[in-house]
This record gives sequence, structure tokens and C-alpha cells, in this order.
Amino acid sequence: MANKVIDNINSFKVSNIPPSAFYISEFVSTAEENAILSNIYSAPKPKWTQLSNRRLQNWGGIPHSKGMIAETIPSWLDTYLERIHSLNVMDGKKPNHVLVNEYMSGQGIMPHLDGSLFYPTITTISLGSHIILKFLEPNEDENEVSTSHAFSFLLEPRSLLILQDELFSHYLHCIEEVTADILDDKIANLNKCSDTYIRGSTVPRDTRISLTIRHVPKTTTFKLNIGNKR
Ligand SMILES: O=C(O)CCC(=O)C(=O)O
Ligand SMILES: [Fe+2]
Repeated sequence: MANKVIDNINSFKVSNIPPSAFYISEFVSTAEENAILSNIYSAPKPKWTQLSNRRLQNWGGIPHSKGMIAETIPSWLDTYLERIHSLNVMDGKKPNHVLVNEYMSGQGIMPHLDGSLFYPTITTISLGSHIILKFLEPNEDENEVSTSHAFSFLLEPRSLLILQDELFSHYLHCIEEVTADILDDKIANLNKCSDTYIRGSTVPRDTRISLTIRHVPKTTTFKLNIGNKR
């Protein structure tokens, strides 16, 4: 299948929610999905970092508040950074970092903000399984930290999600630790998903790999002075 042609990103904007989210279903083809998954799963074991509820891989370097020592991103992965770069959603900056997260069915991620280190655009490619990404509004209560469920996105396998503005900086996001998702009224992008996903139905989860693709500022590269006689 040929690449999806995207000439106007605004036609992918998710409506009726605060700014800004763009959702592109079938951003990568099934053949591309299989190729990416096979490259991720053929990485050596030490490439994985095991957390208590999921495991991850870093590509492009380890981000740090002082910057990042840039590592070359292999071409099987860089293709997708180029494809996202061509959408021009990062102010001309090329994405240079990929966080791979693996979630088995029943695994998730706690509510969080991604933090100011990353340029305020997050892009996520989902592979292998759908998932529901929940957005939580922080409540203005000085005595108690609490949130309320604002809306959700259904992230289909092979889709791309782009988050900016308040969806980056104000609303927390999380993935619940469940083995099946109910497609409830809170899902804001269902009209942009395949019609196999029917509102009200329950969809079992499989293992999902996500690629969170971002621009990390302040990168440096190590320069080796080999044979430098003085
Ligand atoms: O897997 C996802 O879609 C979300 C991952 C995430 O929120 C993060 O890595 O900060
Ligand atoms: Fe996040």
C-alpha cells in the first residue's frame, strides 16, 4: 500500500476538544508496521529498560534536562521521523528522539505531563494493538491533588497522534491498566477511526508498541580526537 498522502494537516484535527490534537489513521501500512515491529524485537536485550509495568527502548540518545548526546537513528526508523518532519508540525525542527514503549494487555502508564524538555509537540505512532489514551483535567483545589476525566482518544494500530498546546501543557494523560476498552462517549476521535470500532462496544487489547517521536533540543555529539599529536 502506498503512503497516505497528507496535504492539509488541518483536515485531521480532532474537533470539539481544547487545542490541539491531530489524528491520522493508517499513517503506516501493515507491511511497515510488521517491519518496524520486527526491528524493535530484534534489538539486543540490553536495549530494553524494564519498568514495573512496561518496558521501553530509547533511540536517538537519552534525553536529559541539560541536553542529549545524540546517537544516530537507524534508517528503518528515521524514515518515519522524516515522514513526520514533512508534516511540518514542529516549527521546522526535525524530530530526533524516539521512545518505544511496549504494553502487554493489562499494562498502562500513570497520569503525567511530558515536561518542558520536549519541544511542545508530541507525536505517537501506535503498532500492534489499539489503546485508549485518557486526558485528565487537573482540578483547582489547593488542598488536594485530583483530576477529572475530560476526554479520551482511541489510538488504532498504525495511527499517528499529534498533540500540542493545552493537550501538551495542561491536561495529564494516562493509559489504564485494563485488558479491554469500552468505546464510551468520552472518545473524541471515533469519527476519524475505522468503522470496525463501534461506540458502546468493548474491544480486547493485545500487545501494543508505541513510538513517541519528539524533538529534544540542545543535542551534542561526542567528537573523538584519535591520533591527535601535539
Ligand atoms: O504509549 C503512549 O501512547 C504514551 C506514552 C507516553 O505518554 C510517554 O511516553 O510519555
Ligand atoms: Fe506521555
